[in-house]
Amino acid sequence: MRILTLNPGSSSMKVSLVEDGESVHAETWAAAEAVSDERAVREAIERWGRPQAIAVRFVHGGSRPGPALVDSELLRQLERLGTLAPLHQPLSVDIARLVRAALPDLPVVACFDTAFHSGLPEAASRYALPRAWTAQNRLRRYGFHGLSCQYSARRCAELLAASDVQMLCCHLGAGVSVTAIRNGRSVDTSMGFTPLEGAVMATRSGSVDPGLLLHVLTTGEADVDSLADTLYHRSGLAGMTGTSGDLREVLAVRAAGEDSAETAVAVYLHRLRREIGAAVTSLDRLDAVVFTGGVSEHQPGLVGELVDGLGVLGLRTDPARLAGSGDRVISPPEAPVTLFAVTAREDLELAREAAALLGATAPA
Ligand SMILES: Nc1ncnc2c1ncn2[C@@H]1O[C@H](COP(=O)(O)OP(=O)(O)O)[C@@H](O)[C@H]1O
Ligand SMILES: CC(=O)OP(=O)(O)O
Ligand SMILES: [Mg+2]
Repeated sequence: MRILTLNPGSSSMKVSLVEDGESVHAETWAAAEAVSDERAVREAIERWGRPQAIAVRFVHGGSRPGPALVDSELLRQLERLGTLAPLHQPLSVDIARLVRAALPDLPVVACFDTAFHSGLPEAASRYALPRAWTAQNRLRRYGFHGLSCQYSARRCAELLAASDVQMLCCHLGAGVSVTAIRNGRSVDTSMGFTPLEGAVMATRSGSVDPGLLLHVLTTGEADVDSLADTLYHRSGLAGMTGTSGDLREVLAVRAAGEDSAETAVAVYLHRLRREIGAAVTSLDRLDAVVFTGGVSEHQPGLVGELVDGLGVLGLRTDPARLAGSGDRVISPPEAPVTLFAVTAREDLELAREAAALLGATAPA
């Protein structure tokens, strides 16, 4: 089946044409407006040929455990989740609407990051809030980067030639998350009710003491709207350095001797190590750690720095392997935990989910 996959991330739009499980054409565009993306999607279809279906990544699917065929009602429901993922969800809704209007005879499938985490154990998904707030099970940890984690878990089992793998998936892109996975199932993850929780990200703060947020609201330093804007767009690496938050830029500024970048990278790595340490406690043993996402792919030196501070967990990198390319082991042969660098292939998961759904729903 030929499936065009659309993956709006917070810093990029990734487009791939997947044919029978393999990507035959792929492009990454810098984050743009949905309208220009729609024009680019049309052009991609003209160049690459017509697909049989389109799969769109939505970071937030609420409680949905798997993909769904897009119709107007579903898009209305997903639009209502927009404030829970403002860097992603509105763009996914817009692009799905635009491609449906432009290509009305093609089925469009929505695939959700949250679905992979829909079976989280209650101890991991529940916030310690009053029962009246949590009784409907809506105000809880949903978790994100699920399509990436699902692919990493599959790839890791394949590379280890093992089933029942207990592993961590560290997705280091513009968004950053750490997920503990047992035999392909998510058992804890650092992102929560929204993709704002957890590690430091390109422009997002990650976790901040809720008391600090209450304080700035109480003193009037911020109101709700400006706080949301600050936490999503003007914090993280960008906020600490005054750069765009893209690690290429942050590391260049650090190399030039800028103190703010030195501190920002130290905070980024420290907080990421804390998330890794916390996630390990949801496993009985640690077989493997997968590093994936744009930063893992393009900044192996930074992955080396990260792992240098994780010796206490038995994690070590091998500099020669780290300097390699493609999906590979990056730990030395004698290390107790196998570390992998894996290219994020959300496109293959999007296509796989769409094909499974359409195969299952096609008329006999
Ligand atoms: N050479 C590179 N090309 C692309 N991204 C890079 C490169 N080096 C580092 N990066 C980092 O990867 C991040 C993008 O990761 P990616 O997973 O593609 O993002 P998104 O969150 O948009 O899906 C950038 O913000 C940047 O920090
Ligand atoms: C959930 C999330 O932050 O995704 P991305 O890293 O693609 O922006
Ligand atoms: Mg991404």
